[in-house]
Amino acid sequence: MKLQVALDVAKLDEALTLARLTSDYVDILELGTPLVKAEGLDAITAIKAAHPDKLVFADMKTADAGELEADLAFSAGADLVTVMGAADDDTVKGAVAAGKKHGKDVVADMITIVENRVPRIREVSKMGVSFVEIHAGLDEQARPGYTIDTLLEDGRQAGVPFSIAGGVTSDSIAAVQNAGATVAVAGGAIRSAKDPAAAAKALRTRIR
Ligand SMILES: O=C(CO)[C@H](O)[C@H](O)COP(=O)(O)O
Repeated sequence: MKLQVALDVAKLDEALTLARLTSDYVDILELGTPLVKAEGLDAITAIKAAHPDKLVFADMKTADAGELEADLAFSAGADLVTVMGAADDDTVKGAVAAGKKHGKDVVADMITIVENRVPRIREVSKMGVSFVEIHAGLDEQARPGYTIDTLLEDGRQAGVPFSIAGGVTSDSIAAVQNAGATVAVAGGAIRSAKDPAAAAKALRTRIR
């Protein structure tokens, strides 16, 4: 299982610092959606230039104009981009077409689809995305009673390659791997730690 750090900060210099501190322990550097919105596509180019050996994931969360938005992110240097799994089928297929053109990967973000997620996961997988991100967003995580277990159960049932994002911690990462995830995404567990490098290392050491 790969480890992805979500650089969920709004300033490029903070993202570059977090990437520098954690890159030894992670496989994928994710530009969080707020970072792309705040700093633009040039931030993708800057992160890739600083870490050419890492996969760079642009969390575009594209909801429309799939081919155009994915093409922009890939042209800026992204290796993976997200499209909303809840978007129109043609939006997902457009992003996949851009991925094929660039020889890069599109990930369907299943955030916001909470009920009956598994049938939609299977549908978008047939449209050619490389994997789905089974995801509880920051707002959903903030609600009382949130647990990552529902995400893991959907992953077990889906029968397609998936990542998990939604408050992955050093306590839950083993369960994420046991559920069969190909990627574990960690944002807050690293970003909010006193020592982000140590937090990333702790997550890495729990991956078998
Ligand atoms: O895409 C995101 C929010 O929409 C986050 O990057 C993702 O949820 C990972 O962060 P955390 O581990 O804090 O949940």
